[in-house]
This record gives sequence, C-alpha cells and structure tokens, in this order.
Amino acid sequence: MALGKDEGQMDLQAIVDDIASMMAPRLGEGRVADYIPELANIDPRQFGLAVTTVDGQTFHSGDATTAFSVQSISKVFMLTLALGKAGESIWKRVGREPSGSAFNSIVQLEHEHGIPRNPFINAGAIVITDMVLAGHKPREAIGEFLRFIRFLADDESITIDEKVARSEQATGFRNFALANFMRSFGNLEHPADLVLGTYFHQCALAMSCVQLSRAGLFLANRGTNPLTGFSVVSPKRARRINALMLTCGHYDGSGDFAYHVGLPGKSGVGGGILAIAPGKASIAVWSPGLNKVGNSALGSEALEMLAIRTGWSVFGN
Ligand SMILES: NC(=O)CC[C@H](N)C(=O)O
Repeated sequence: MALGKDEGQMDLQAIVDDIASMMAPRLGEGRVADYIPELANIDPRQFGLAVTTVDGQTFHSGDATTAFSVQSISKVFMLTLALGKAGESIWKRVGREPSGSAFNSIVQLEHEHGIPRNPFINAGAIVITDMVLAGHKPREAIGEFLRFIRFLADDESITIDEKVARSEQATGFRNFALANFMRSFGNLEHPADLVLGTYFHQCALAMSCVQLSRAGLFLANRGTNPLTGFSVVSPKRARRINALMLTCGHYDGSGDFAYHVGLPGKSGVGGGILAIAPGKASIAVWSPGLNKVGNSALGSEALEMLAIRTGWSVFGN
C-alpha cells in the first residue's frame, strides 16, 4: 500500500467531522431500497462515518452509532467463514471475476452452467452460504455467523434484525429463482428455502458504522485484529479478500468505485459501505439513499472525499 499523507500529522477526527458536515445539507439524496419492504421504512436523512485505524483508534461522526441493515456487506464475512471451512476448494463452485451486471442478475448463470461469477453478487453469496450450511441446521449456521461477527468486532451486543429477515423471506422471489436455478445445475447442496433462510438472516445483520469498521479491521491489518490480537486469516488470505472487494464489491459499479475511491470496498442495499485501506484503517459509511447501481449515493461520495483527504489508495498517492 502506498503511504498516505503523514499519519502523524493527520487530524482524522477533523476530516471525518468535515465530511459529515458537508453531507448534512444533502441528506435524503438517492433512493432507499424498497424491494425489501422493511427497508423502505428507513428514514433516508441519515449519514454516519467511522474510521478505525490499525492502532485501534476509532474516529466517527454523524449517525455512526446507529445500527443499520448491513445486507450485502455480510457477504465479506460469510466468504471469510467459508474460506476457513473449505479453503481454496470453494473456487470450484464460484468464480472470481467481476460480473458487469446487477447484484441480483440471473442472465450469466445460464451461460456459465450455474457457477456464479463471484462471491459478492447474490448468486455467488447464496452458494457461499450453502457451503457454510454444510453439516448444520440453518439456525446453527446463523448462530455461528453471528458469533463470528461479534468476535471480529469484539462486541457482544450485535444482533440480527428478525423483522428484516422475515420481510425478505416473504418477498425475495428473485433470490429463490437464483437458488433454484443453481440447484438445477447441481451447484446448491441444500434446498433453496434452507439456504435462503440462512442468507436472509446474514443480510439482516444490524451494525453501526463504528461496529462495522471494527469488524473489518483484520482486513486492514494483514489478517489479524489489532483490537484483540487474534489472527482471523493469514496475510495472504486478507490480501485476496481485499482483491475480491476491489474488483467485485460494488457489482457493476466496481470499476467506478475503484476509479473514484481506490480502495477495496463492499456495499449493501441498506446503504452501508465497508472500505479497507490496507495497513491504515477500516472505514464504514452509511447513508440509506442509493445510486443507480444500488450503492449508497452519499456514502460513495464521502469515501471519495476521505480518500482524497487522507491520501489512502491502493494505487499510489
Ligand atoms: N445488494 C444487496 O445488499 C443485496 C442483499 C439483499 N439481501 C438481496 O439479496 O437482495
């Protein structure tokens, strides 16, 4: 990672406060995801930003302690769990290429015989969840996932929002279509309703920006969480997860995010984004209004401002 501006001289709290105050007059921009009925009720006029540096300090501003639905950001953590269980063998069932299509697209799946392009589009994440489910009941897999998140964030208060999970369970017809389609190709081992019951709960994980920035810190620190000293993954695996976030973390907006922000990132339709500045910090931003490709509108812009102000980039400074 290229060095940013001299960290010692950088006032991160002032930068984070500044960005939040620049966003204040624009709150409500973008469109809240309403295809999950429970998410349609969220007040769009919210913005939070948290930066946790590898030395363990957290700087935050705005609504950074309000819990929100992390949705697809959960895919990073489920992928980490799946890699821990099955290692590199997971790549027989899911690819590592950007999709260039929407997060819930089904079109490529037919051409590519039920093997999703990457673990961060819905189809790929559903396959990853199917892997973590192996040998478990959905309830146990969800429990394992939640314990893992609490361990990563070092925070036992994190929960899953049952209402959001049920809301998606009742309306997630397209995810059922994706799951059944992959099962027809033999790329789903469990019945679609069991896999999706688990998947909807993982997506309904509720975390604040502060909690999320702490949970992602192992990816900024060569696989070890500096808050607890626990090694989560090897340095090589942390690098590889970051590479996937950079190339695939924003669906068909991934190129644009790399161009403007220059950091590995993962977005969710709840309006959150987790971004990793390797060797520097883990960053979480949240604002519910989404842009056309389903990523937080203000959140993406805030991260671009942060990257400019700090000089953090994986592409040089
Ligand atoms: N992009 C997202 O955050 C999508 C997650 C959502 N739970 C879905 O499967 O549709």
